Amino acid sequence: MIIAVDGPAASGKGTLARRLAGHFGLAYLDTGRTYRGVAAAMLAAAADLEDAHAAVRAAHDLDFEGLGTLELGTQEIGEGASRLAVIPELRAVLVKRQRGFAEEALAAGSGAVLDGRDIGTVVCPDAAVKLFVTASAQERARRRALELYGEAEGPRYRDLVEALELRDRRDRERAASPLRPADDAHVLDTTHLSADEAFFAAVRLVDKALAA
Ligand SMILES: Nc1ncnc2c1ncn2[C@@H]1O[C@H](COP(=O)(O)OP(=O)(O)O)[C@@H](O)[C@H]1O
Ligand SMILES: Nc1ccn([C@@H]2O[C@H](COP(=O)(O)OP(=O)(O)O)[C@@H](O)[C@H]2O)c(=O)n1
Repeated sequence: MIIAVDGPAASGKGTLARRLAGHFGLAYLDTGRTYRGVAAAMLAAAADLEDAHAAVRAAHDLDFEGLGTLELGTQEIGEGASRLAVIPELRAVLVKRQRGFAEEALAAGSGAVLDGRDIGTVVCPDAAVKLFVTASAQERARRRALELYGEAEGPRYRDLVEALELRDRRDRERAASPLRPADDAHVLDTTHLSADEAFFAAVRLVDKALAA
C-alpha cells in the first residue's frame, strides 16, 4: 500500500506521515528532504540556484539513504529548496528516484508513506490513500517558530510568517507540479487538531479506504 501525504510548509505532514508509516508497518520517505538535500549541496558549493544543470547533477548524486543524518532544517535550506523546486528538469530526476523508492517498498511486500507537495498528483497518482494536510498560515508559522526558535513571538517569528507565506505562494503558483490537493485526496485541516488528533483522524481515513 502507498499512502500519499501532501500539504504546505509546517502543516504537520511529516509528523503525521512518519507516525502512519510506523503504525501500518510501511517504509517512509520525506520527499522535502530530497529537495532540501539538493539545496544544501548547491549552497555548500556556492552554486547558482537557477543553474538547472548543476541542480540535476546534485540530484543524481544525492544519497537518499544518508538524508536522515544531514542537518537540513534551516530556513536558508528550506528557502533554497523552494527556489530550486521550480526547475522541471530537477523535479524529473527527483520524482523518478522517489517513485523508485515507492516501487522498491511495494516489491519488498509492505509499501510506503511518502510526504511532500506532489505525491498524490504526480509521484504516486495511484496511491491507495491520499491525504492533504493543511492548517492556517498563522498556525503553521507558530508551529515552525516553536520548532526553530522555541518561541512564537517577536521579530524572528514575524519574519518567519512572511517567509512561509512567500514559500507557499511559490509552491502553489509554480508551473511545474504546483502544490494542490489531488482530486481524490482527503483534506485534513489540523488548525485546531493536536498531532495526536490529526494522527487518529488519518488512521480512520486510511482504515476506511482499506475497507472499501
Ligand atoms: N497537529 C499539530 N499540532 C501542533 N503542532 C504540530 C502538529 N503537527 C505537527 N506539529 C509540530 O509542528 C512542527 C512542524 O511539523 P512537521 O511535521 O515538521 O511539518 P511539515 O512536515 O509539514 O513541514 C513540528 O514541530 C511538529 O512537532
Ligand atoms: N514533493 C515535494 C517536496 C518538497 N518540495 C519543495 O521543497 C521545499 C521544502 O520542502 P519541505 O517539505 O522540507 O518543507 P517543510 O514543509 O518541511 O517546510 C518546499 O517548499 C517545496 O518547494 C517540492 O516541491 N515537492
